[in-house]
Amino acid sequence: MISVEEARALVLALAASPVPEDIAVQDALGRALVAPAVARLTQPPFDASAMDGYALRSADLPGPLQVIGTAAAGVPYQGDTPAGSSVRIFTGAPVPAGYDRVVMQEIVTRDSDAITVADAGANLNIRLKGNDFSEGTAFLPARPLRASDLGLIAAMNVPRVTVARRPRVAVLAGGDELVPPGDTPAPGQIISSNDIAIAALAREAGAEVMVLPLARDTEESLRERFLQAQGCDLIVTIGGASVGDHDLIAKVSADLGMERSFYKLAMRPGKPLMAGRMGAAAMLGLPGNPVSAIVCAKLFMQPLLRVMQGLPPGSEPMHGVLARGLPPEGDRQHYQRARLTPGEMPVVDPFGDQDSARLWLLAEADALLVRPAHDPARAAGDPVLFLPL
Ligand SMILES: Nc1nc2c(c(=O)[nH]1)N[C@H]1C(S)=C(S)[C@@H](COP(=O)(O)OP(=O)(O)OC[C@H]3O[C@@H](n4cnc5c(N)ncnc54)[C@H](O)[C@@H]3O)O[C@H]1N2
Ligand code: MOO
Repeated sequence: MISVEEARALVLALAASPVPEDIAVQDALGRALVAPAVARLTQPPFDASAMDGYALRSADLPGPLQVIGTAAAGVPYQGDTPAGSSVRIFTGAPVPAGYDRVVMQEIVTRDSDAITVADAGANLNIRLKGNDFSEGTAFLPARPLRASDLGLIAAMNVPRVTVARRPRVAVLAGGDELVPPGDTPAPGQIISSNDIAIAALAREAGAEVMVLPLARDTEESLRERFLQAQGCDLIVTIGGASVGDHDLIAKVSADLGMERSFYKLAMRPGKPLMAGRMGAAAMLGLPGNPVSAIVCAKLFMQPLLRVMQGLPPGSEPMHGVLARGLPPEGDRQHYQRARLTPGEMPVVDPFGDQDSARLWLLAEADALLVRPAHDPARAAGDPVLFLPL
């Protein structure tokens, strides 16, 4: 069995280069830029007032100063600015040439057309031209675009951006025991939940997802589903990965020409994970136990989808300390559902029960404690790694 690190490298190697796509900036939330957005203007384009008040010369203080005009956002003051003068100004308006300060109106005493300022304070209240960004500045964050990034790109006067096309993912779950949520399960049947969770994890990582109808436990049904997945960038199967008589994914995918990168790794949960290439698409075969499927999707599927969009893989572990002592680990790297007490050094407290079929425990967990294979017994307070959930 290969290690988690080896498996991760093999999975990431399945990513094809991102496919560029030109879209409107307002549609780019969560998307990955593949070419920089380049500012088409300087911001602010002029020295701008940061306050409602009066623009004036510091050397003329404390006044009295004559108010000789008004400058508003969008309506600059165009006249002269002789010594001893001031201009009524509003936030965002260009500061008239010759003045070096804006005084907030709250600290100004006005008498008819004259103002005096007893104590103007230290702040000049002027946003200098270009203090945010300059024309020609390039913006290319190594993460999905946030709402504030869209505002920045729009302010740069860039109406369209080049992003990675969303990877197209087909989610293929199956098993004779499964019915969709809302159906009434017959004796021996359960509700199919993995396809819903895995599709959501794929969307969270930027993918466009097609969830195929549940497959039956026959080679024919699986073959049909694989054919429906044609044209996708990534096929994610769930279940049927193990060694039982009904675990047909390995056989059917191999029959259809799957070039396997690996099958099985030293990981708990998630041992029967499989990965490879089917034609132009990457393929991940997730184990069927719900927690195993979700943990594998977080560790392998989401990083692969990010790399397909030209982003760093992410899902890097963080540092914490153990809440209590733990026995030695076996021969697989163990991802344990845990509660997290935040702090400068977060405290990680793994649950006693780590059953890989218990979704409820995953819902109660804040983190996955990462314990390397063959980790010796640990004491409370020992440093550990964890993945936040
Ligand atoms: N003899 C062995 N048996 C098993 C081994 C082993 O090494 N030798 N490995 C175990 C491990 S570890 C795991 S994980 C599971 C993985 O099995 P499969 O990937 O073949 O998954 P299934 O058998 O199809 O299902 C396992 C379990 O999960 C439920 N399931 C499947 N799909 C869904 C879904 N879409 N929604 C909700 N639940 C689903 C399924 O009903 C089973 O209960 O194998 C162990 N066995
Ligand atoms: O290792 Mo399997 O993936 O329990 O649960």
